[in-house]
Amino acid sequence: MLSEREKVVEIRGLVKSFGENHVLRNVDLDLYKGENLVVLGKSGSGKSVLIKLMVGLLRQDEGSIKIFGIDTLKLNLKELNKLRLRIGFSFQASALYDSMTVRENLEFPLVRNVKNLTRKEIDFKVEELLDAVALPNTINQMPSELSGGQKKRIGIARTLILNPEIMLYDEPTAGLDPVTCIEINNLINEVRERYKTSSIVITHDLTCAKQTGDRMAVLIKGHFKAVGTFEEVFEEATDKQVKSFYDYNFIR
Ligand SMILES: Nc1ncnc2c1ncn2[C@@H]1O[C@H](COP(=O)(O)OP(=O)(O)OP(=O)(O)O)[C@@H](O)[C@H]1O
Repeated sequence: MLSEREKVVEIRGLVKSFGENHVLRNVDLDLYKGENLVVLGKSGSGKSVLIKLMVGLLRQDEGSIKIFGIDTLKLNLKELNKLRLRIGFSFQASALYDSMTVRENLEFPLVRNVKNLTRKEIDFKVEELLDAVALPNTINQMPSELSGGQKKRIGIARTLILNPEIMLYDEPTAGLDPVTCIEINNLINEVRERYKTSSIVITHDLTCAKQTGDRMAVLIKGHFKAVGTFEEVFEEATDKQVKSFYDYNFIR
């Protein structure tokens, strides 16, 4: 039962406004250890703001965010940076450095954050991660030589290189063709199995949601309107806004 499992994230009564723009009005959300939780919502609904609040890039007006039981508001910058290392953020645009090879892109966070690694240890880790994303032959390539789907995979590998316990995927399938989308969805599920991560997947893509999510949470007008399995939230939806989100977005 989910309710008996350990919570890695616990958000209560979260409120965030920018002037008169009341983005998050009263958000409660739990992420359980080992689950993939999908956060859905239309453009501008506050999904990125929620993630930025979680990693301390923005400060909430009210409410609390506990990550691994730690209240993020109580942390100083040094403690926050330490906590951030336990959270991997896979950006929408992959965010690879164009002037670096795949190897250098992967090494970068490792060398920056883990002291005294030997060349052999770095090589081992880079090769392990390229193997995990099924792209071992790209090691000496430049990002400009990779397809959109390959860039996403390398971006995910780079995020995983610091062994995060929580993965945040921001629109992992945006801009990809349907077959590549399915490959990325499979990779998200493989990452969970292999690295025992707990993940939040932010998406508009209902196919991605269905394939990767144990639970869905639909953000509408500053609240989570529905939280549950795909079937509970969408196929049995009674709420008008949730139903219309489903009707407009689902690719049949
Ligand atoms: N730093 C900021 N200052 C002012 N307003 C902001 C800031 N960050 C976000 N917003 C506003 O908060 C709202 C939610 O933005 P957010 O980026 O979270 O949407 P989103 O759900 O992630 O959208 P998308 O799916 O298009 O990425 C928007 O109205 C946006 O203009």
